[in-house]
Amino acid sequence: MDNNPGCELDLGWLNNVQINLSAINRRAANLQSSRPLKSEYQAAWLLKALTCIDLTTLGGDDTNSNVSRLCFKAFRPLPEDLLQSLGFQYGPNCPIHTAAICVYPSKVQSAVDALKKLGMYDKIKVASVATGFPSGQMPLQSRLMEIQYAVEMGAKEIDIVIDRSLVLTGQWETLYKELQQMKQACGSSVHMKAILATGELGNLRNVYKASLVAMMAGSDFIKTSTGKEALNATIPFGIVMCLAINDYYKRHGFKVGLKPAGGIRTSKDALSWLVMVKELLGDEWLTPKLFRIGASGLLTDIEHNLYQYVTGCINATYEFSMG
Ligand SMILES: O=C[C@H](O)COP(=O)(O)O
Repeated sequence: MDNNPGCELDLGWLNNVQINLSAINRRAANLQSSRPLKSEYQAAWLLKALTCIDLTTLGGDDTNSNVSRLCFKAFRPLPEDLLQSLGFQYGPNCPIHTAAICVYPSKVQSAVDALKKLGMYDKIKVASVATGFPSGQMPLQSRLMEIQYAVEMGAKEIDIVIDRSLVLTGQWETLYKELQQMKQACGSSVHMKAILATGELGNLRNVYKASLVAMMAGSDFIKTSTGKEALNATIPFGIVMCLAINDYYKRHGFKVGLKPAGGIRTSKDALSWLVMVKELLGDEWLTPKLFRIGASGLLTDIEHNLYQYVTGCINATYEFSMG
């Protein structure tokens, strides 16, 4: 994916934003109740979801060894026999692996080392959260230094968090300038994903505006949540962000990616997001270049569902390895 060059802050565009809450909620309800995926294609859709996962560990008890194990899980996400039953084989060009590993800055080095050992550093991206994750309430200089540190350690993607207080008090210009500096700290070969923490932005109008400002400042992806807010990734937030991505693309010709994250634990949740992106942004967005799911627990449920699809048997989740 190319880097989003961004554009000048367009306050006129922001000030004219209108969001029809009942239309968004109706659309969300329709998307969640419709069944557009035929059951014979479910396995293919679940594999697609798997390849879009940013496999995440963001715990206070993370260790270098559990990060290394997670990297192995990203590289070999399914048991070999299950994968073969689905028509794939592990090997140098096997496409079935997660898109990225997402960790704290202090664990980037472990993830880089583990993926290099597996020969996957170029294929599975190392993403690091940064900028005072999850609150974003640190002095700007220290937030920028965190980005520089993670990049120096070898991160290829930086998931920054925005300072929500700037949205809640309408300081769009400050938000834009901070994000521009963060993008600059990422450098030209690292992608920036902007976590909006949508559950803390007050209303959907602010979600749309924050999405626009993040894209104008050069974010390559916009991401719903940190996973630590009381309200995380929801379909109405996703719809508003897709509308903003579409509008930005129409005006500036650049495709920004979407990353829902936080509380996405089941295959059904993942499929709802895939359907939403397919319907609102189109098939072109359904690749890891433009769509990611940030999740710590989803992979286990996908594995469970694929096992059931292949064998017709329901198996206990505890029989599957860490995801
Ligand atoms: O960025 C990813 C999120 O922190 C993951 O949230 P989760 O643990 O609820 O899946």
